[in-house]
Amino acid sequence: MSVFRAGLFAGTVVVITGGGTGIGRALALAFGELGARVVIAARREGPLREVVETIEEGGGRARFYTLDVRDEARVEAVIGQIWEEVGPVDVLVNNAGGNFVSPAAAMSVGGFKTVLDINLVGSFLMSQAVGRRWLEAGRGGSIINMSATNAESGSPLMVHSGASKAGINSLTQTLAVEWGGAGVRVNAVLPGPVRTEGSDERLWTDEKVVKRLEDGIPLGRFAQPEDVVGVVMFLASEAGAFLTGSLIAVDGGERLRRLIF
Ligand SMILES: CCCCCCCCCCC/C=C/C(=O)SCCNC(=O)CCNC(=O)[C@H](O)C(C)(C)COP(=O)(O)OP(=O)(O)OC[C@H]1O[C@@H](n2cnc3c(N)ncnc32)[C@H](O)[C@@H]1OP(=O)(O)O
Ligand SMILES: NC(=O)C1=CN([C@@H]2O[C@H](COP(=O)(O)OP(=O)(O)OC[C@H]3O[C@@H](n4cnc5c(N)ncnc54)[C@H](OP(=O)(O)O)[C@@H]3O)[C@@H](O)[C@H]2O)C=CC1
Repeated sequence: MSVFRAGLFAGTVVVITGGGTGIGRALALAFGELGARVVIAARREGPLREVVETIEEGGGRARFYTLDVRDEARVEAVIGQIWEEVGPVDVLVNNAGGNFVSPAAAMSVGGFKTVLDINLVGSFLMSQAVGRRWLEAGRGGSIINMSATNAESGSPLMVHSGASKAGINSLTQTLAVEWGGAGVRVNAVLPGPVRTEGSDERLWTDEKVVKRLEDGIPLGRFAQPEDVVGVVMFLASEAGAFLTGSLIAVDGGERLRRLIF
């Protein structure tokens, strides 16, 4: 992240859900390195603690809260605690997400709703808890939602994920319009396939599928979590001051695969 100046986010409180692993972990480390007070939140304490310790060892400031983004009361309580214990939030990254591979015809309603609840309802609850405080205080802020390219191009074997990410795109654009006048910017980043702890365990388990997917990516490789960091930094910074309601794909061109013959 040496393209961003040192101390870029000094004095800024950045909340990242799902910050203990994968893309969220990479974001937490990068924001920490650039001076932000990083707050990460997810269900498991172990990965969160490791990230906080890593940031602190590097001279940064971070803390964690355990929460399930589906739990409305806990979300409200944790956001209230962050405001009191860390300070007013400046940037919220709704990164926590869930997914698994299943043919639509075989998926239980419980499985479908679980992914909708984590991805879409969770992003709504977090945005509402933070956004209400911004509106009440008359201060602006930036929300960055982690969507995915499967929101737009069909989502075979992941019908729940694609529907949730399409919902996140709509949430992003609606909140951008409703809250723009109050100085709140809301944008979404749409990664294509990324190698992470969570996705390697649940999605990219078959090396033949991985190879096929990789062959269809114009830039010739899967993304690593770090590939997603730069655009989030850009959106959170002053350089993104006039972007709101934007949906930005970060996929090495993978979403265009059907155009290649
Ligand atoms: C192949 C084409 C590729 C094209 C490329 C497109 C571009 C890429 C797009 C990728 C988009 C998004 C990717 C990601 O999100 S990767 C992130 C992965 N990380 C995680 O999922 C981490 C968190 N996940 C979890 O915690 C769990 O996996 C889960 C989401 C299931 C939630 O856990 P929870 O404990 O709350 O849920 P339960 O275990 O109680 O299960 C709830 C119901 O879901 C059913 N279920 C769970 N797993 C499966 C499975 N593997 N298969 C089928 N059904 C499953 C479970 O049975 C429960 O159902 P019921 O309520 O009916 O009992
Ligand atoms: N990997 C990929 O190919 C792609 C990923 N994405 C998106 O990027 C984001 C990050 O995914 P990725 O890093 O790959 O996956 P990971 O599984 O590594 O990270 C997901 C994180 O979300 C947290 N989380 C999951 N459910 C909940 C919940 N109910 N409440 C709070 N936290 C939760 C997990 O922590 P814990 O289990 O401790 O709660 C975990 O740290 C997700 O939104 C995903 O949909 C988008 C496109 C492609």
